[in-house]
Amino acid sequence: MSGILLDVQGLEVAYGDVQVVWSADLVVRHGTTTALIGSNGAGKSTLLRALSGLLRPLRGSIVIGGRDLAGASPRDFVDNGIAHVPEGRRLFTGLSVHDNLLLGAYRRQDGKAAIRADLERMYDLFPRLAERRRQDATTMSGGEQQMCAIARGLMAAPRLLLIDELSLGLAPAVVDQLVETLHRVRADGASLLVVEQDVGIALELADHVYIMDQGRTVRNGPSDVIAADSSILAAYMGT
Ligand SMILES: Nc1ncnc2c1ncn2[C@@H]1O[C@H](COP(=O)(O)OP(=O)(O)OP(=O)(O)O)[C@@H](O)[C@H]1O
Repeated sequence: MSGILLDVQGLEVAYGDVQVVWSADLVVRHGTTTALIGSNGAGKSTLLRALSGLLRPLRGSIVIGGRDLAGASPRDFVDNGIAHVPEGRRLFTGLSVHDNLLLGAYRRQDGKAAIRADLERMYDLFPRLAERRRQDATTMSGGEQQMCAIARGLMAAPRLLLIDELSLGLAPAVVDQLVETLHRVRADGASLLVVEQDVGIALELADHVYIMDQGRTVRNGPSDVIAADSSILAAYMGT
């Protein structure tokens, strides 16, 4: 089994006085896709925000590549290889697809040639973005914007890409395409942690699945094991 890339233990996260994540324990292995599922309000997006430094945890550890980043700044998370594709895509208005992708690479130190090569790789992974590279990114369809947001995240050359609500609001055919592309991204060596509302999509996408319930990571297992145990999904997902 591949080594551990991200190791989260005993994480607790709050918005001011309101605690939302009470106990999150989670591991992501190199070169794998991990999905985080759970009912509305379970705390999945909040956990993801803590894993990219946007929220400072109350307690617990976030170890990536051997360093505990709990309490570090978002910039430290980027510099340690974490990129976050936020819910709602958050592309830069008034900027072309191309410029959005370039901004994803803003902290990289490995030179223009490497960045140019990765841009071409993104256009190869997402041909729709290549066709629209000069278009204002926020004028594209929801699916194209999600492609752009994922490609922008990958332009940071992250060790781990976090994706929040991959399929939200997207047509099934677009989601199928995204899932296929993310399988390619993983095959190229990336590691992914994806928050996904749709259990079927999560199971199709991921090697390993965590279930979150009321601020706690309550169950986890390989996707095929979780898929085969209808009692788990019935208990936590109502499916
Ligand atoms: N900025 C915020 N300030 C205060 N409370 C928040 C904020 N964002 C989320 N919450 C609360 O935190 C709880 C968990 O929300 P979160 O978005 O993390 O859940 P989730 O599992 O991602 O669910 P969903 O799929 O519905 O987004 C909810 O009760 C929500 O109201």
